[in-house]
Amino acid sequence: MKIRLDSVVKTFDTFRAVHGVSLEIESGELVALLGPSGSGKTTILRMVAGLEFPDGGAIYFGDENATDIEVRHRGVGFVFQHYALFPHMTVGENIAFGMKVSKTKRSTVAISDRVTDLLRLVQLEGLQDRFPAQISGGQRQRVALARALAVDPKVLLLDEPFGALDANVRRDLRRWLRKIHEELGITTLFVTHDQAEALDLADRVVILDKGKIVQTGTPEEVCRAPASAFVMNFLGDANRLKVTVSGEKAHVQDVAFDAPGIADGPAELFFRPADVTWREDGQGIQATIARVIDRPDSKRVLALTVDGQAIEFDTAPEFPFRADTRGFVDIRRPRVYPA
Ligand SMILES: Nc1ncnc2c1ncn2[C@@H]1O[C@H](COP(=O)(O)OP(=O)(O)OP(=O)(O)O)[C@@H](O)[C@H]1O
Repeated sequence: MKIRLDSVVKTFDTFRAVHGVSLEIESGELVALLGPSGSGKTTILRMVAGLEFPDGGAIYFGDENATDIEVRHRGVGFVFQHYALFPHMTVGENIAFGMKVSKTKRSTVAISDRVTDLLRLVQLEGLQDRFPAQISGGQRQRVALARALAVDPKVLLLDEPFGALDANVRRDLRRWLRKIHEELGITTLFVTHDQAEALDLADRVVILDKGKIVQTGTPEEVCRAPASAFVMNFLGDANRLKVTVSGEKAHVQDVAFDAPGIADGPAELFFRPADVTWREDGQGIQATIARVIDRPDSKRVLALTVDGQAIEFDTAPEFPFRADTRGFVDIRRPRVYPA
């Protein structure tokens, strides 16, 4: 099922949480809505679900204008971070619940077969008679997904489903969710504020800031070509140096970087800590090492340019230099944005 948002606006009292968002999610696509807290991700998801209604614009499911259709008639499945399972029902009963109350009548045998299939799909065979309190948080979210899938939703909506789980479990679950998505191909909208989660999982990432889309693209597109300083910063660690642009070149000391399309005047040069090579001589920005921090698989080096701007970069654990060493910072893949 293809979903289309056309200039959707949502205002709470006088506060505009969503400012004219337009977005197409192709049938079978997994799209992540990514943005900082308060950027409007959950509000957009709730409007697609029919739990909240826009005060401007429209939402289409396929060719049908679904803007005012109620939640129970939209054919959507949800998993929320805190959408608790029914504690007094077993895992199997939780998964069966939607099928039992659905308009589509199913026989007891059909429901039981479907529960068995779904337990296999979410890799929880054998746990069907446990109660939610008797399984782990990660297992509970897998049951929640099975419950959402039980009624064959046309669209799956996931709001930080792994948000409450620890980092290793989250990583395993998102890889697992991606596999399930590939198997079932249900159009899926996934809300997260975790960049790694969005980049790992999604076919396309939609980045939001203050209720507006600031960039949409594949993980590769948003990583390799962030559209603004905000996206560059939000997607990961970034160094930021003040520069002056003239004739589409950004100048730092006597080093010039390409700055296509950037007007003359003050600007900012961004680059990732992984995109730096330290040189003892030769090309690069002159700097002095201020501190070296050990990490399990690398060293993080803090350096200062001659005009006192801070640069951080990552090196191999064998990096031999210490504080007060002078040298040159050679930068790959720099990006220049207006100041
Ligand atoms: N029912 C409501 N009444 C008033 N303001 C609301 C309501 N729901 C959301 N907001 C406001 O709208 C803005 C967007 O909220 P939303 O929950 O969509 O953001 P989010 O990007 O999902 O954030 P988070 O990652 O923290 O969940 C926030 O400033 C929030 O305070």
